[in-house]
Amino acid sequence: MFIIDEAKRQVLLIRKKRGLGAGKINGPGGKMDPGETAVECAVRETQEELGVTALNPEHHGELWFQFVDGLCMHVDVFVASQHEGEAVETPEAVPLWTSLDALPFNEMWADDVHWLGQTLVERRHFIGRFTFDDDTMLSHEVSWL
Ligand SMILES: Nc1nc2c([nH]c(=O)n2[C@H]2C[C@H](O)[C@@H](COP(=O)(O)OP(=O)(O)OP(=O)(O)O)O2)c(=O)[nH]1
Repeated sequence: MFIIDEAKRQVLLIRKKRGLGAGKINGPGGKMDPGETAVECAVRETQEELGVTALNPEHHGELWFQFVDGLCMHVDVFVASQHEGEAVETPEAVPLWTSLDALPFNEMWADDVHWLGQTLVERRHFIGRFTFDDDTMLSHEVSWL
């Protein structure tokens, strides 16, 4: 989930403290609970990780990851221009309000540079397919819709 403050031209990112991608900067998110939709999951994970409620999230993309060890992952990307609450640090994440003009790609997953800027600034929709060997991206392919 990427929450944007349009007036300040900032996006609410996290420094993830534990789990897959610990230490990296990312949007808040996580795995779906049984019976939950993708958007319900993204809103819940954002509440759990930052204490903030995203309002009117819009689906902007799909990420498909294939890892060489066999792990396969599908991630839905949402963008919300409104929210309720102030972001706070939790056991899972440190909040980082970040300028849209200075996204910290060198501290993010390697694929993010291929879709995040266009998604947040130009509000484009996409499907991305990536292969990874652990942290190393082996291939990338993004279709803009
Ligand atoms: N931006 C971006 N996010 C990614 C990439 N790969 C990747 O797993 N993610 C996201 C999807 C998830 O939100 C998170 C991975 O965490 P996860 O689903 O294993 O679970 P978690 O530890 O955060 O969560 P949970 O136990 O709270 O459900 O990172 C990537 O390449 N780019």
